[in-house]
Amino acid sequence: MNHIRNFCIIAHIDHGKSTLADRLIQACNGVSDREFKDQLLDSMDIERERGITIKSNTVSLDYTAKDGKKYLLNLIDTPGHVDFSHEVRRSLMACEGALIIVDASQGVEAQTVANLYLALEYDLDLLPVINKIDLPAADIERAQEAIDAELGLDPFEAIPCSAKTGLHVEDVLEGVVNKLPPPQGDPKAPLKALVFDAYFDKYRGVILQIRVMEGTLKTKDAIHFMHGGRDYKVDELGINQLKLVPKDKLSAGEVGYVVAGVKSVQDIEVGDTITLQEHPADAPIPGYQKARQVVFSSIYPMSTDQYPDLVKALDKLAINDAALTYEKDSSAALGFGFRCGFLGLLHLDVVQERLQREFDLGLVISAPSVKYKLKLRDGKEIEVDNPSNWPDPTVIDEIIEPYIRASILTPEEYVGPVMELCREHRSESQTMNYLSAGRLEVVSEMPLGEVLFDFYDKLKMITRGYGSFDHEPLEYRKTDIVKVEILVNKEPVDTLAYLVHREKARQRALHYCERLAKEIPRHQFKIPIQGVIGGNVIARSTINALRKDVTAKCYGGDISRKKKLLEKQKKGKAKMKQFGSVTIPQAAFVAVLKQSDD
Ligand SMILES: Nc1nc2c(ncn2[C@@H]2O[C@H](COP(=O)(O)OP(=O)(O)OP(=O)(O)O)[C@@H](O)[C@H]2O)c(=O)[nH]1
Repeated sequence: MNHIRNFCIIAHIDHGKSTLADRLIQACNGVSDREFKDQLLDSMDIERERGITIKSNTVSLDYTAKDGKKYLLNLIDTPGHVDFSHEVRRSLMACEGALIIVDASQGVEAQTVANLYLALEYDLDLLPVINKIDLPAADIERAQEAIDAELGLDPFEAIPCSAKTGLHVEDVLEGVVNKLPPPQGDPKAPLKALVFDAYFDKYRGVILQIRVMEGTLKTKDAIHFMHGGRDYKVDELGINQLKLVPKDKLSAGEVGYVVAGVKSVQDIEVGDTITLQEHPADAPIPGYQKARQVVFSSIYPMSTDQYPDLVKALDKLAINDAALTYEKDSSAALGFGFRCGFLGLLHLDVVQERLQREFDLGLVISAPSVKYKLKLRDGKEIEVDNPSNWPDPTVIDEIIEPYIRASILTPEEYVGPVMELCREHRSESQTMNYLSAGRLEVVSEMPLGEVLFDFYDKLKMITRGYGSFDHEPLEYRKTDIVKVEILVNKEPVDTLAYLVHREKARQRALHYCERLAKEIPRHQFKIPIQGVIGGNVIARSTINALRKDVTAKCYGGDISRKKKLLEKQKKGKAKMKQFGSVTIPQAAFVAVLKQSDD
């Protein structure tokens, strides 16, 4: 086992994790130039285009070190974004060590720190790497200072390199071999293998990525999932060297894949422990956590006849995305759709984009919401994430909502506006920590619901792109949430209803009313648009009645032009929704809902 190193790379987004992984793979000849695609580990198109890593992938590399010995390096890729922190945890549990990247021109950022804490939680040995030293703005000394002051790691151990040019990448591999520890474990003990990732393959079904902690797993073994309770038989196992290379067995300390007739990733749970049906382990590997959906939103097809396509698309996506939940939902305005649960806003974004791009679906997405917990006057407790399930305010005794601890790193000069931004988003407490080189960390406890809209965009704007943001969940706290309904010509439009803190209800209602007034065409009568809380109007706007026929402005002259105009009107109607006596264009929903809070 001394020749094995299981490690991952952790970094703030964009600091070069994927590029370094590619370079390590190339340096170990894991792949020929012809096979090599940029950012090989990011297998999905969206990841590649947006430059974010979502799904983990693992690769085993053969490396002959300067000491002449041969090593097997298992590089376990981890997603960088906070939405996927449960996946990061899984990956960290499979490793003994981690490379922690610091961008030589940007220094330490919020996610660098957050990931460092996670890695420390799992007792990983850490080796800092200063990347992008080829950039003119690179400042290795400053990066070393930050590694010392902000990460508490030895700056003299840090390896400067350029993942882009390949400079000193060899030193990084030597560091992995010499500074990170080999795995431990007893190959003869009862089997405990951690499932740290799973993906769906069209031809072979679900492929599990596992790390054997104790014992040995062989082909044909009958296995048991200790949390999920399901049983399977191992059809094939092996290691991932960019392609799957079958083996007879995987023993304690080793990382590899397993194919065992699992049909969908929803059937198993990443983080579960596999053991053998015969001579099972007494207890699963500790630290198991379920993926939690924290953001909820309804998805409707733009035109109702696309509903069957949406069903098919979601079923297909879910085969590969165990964190996505969806159940049937319906709206008077938009017909059938799904109420979906996501890990966070980025996850919602990715799912939405995949539905639109891979399945060519036009979608209307309702305003995202968190899950509120309500105590009712009759003593019952319920959870609500969908405005349509919100009870009458008179039966509610108490409401609590999820809070987060947000950590924002910013250059000193923007700290005033950053604190102001937090206060505007109902931050309850704010503390400041001085870091190195004129940078500060603002730690703020605030409702998760407050960062769902435009918090991140605003932060980037007020810090001119220098601010970075990360968060971890806290407990639920008492709150005062109301349901706001939007009435068009006195009829509630269900899709536009939303849950919001009482203080912010009016601001958003005004925004919706004004926006709708712009988007809904004039009718023969006057249309009031109102924002209402339990019968009380808190915002309003009005669409005045149409005075003349549209064709009137043709002065009765050109008949073909008149015809064309009427034709156009008819076509436009196809994309309209009849709502009471008012027709609302689909585009109005999209326009209103895609707008952020204010
Ligand atoms: N100049 C320079 N650019 C680099 C270097 N390493 C990475 N980059 C660039 O930095 C950008 C981000 O690199 P990625 O490897 O995608 O970053 P990442 O950390 O994997 O990002 P996520 O996957 O989103 O977490 C890309 O445009 C890279 O080309 C380097 O050593 N020098």
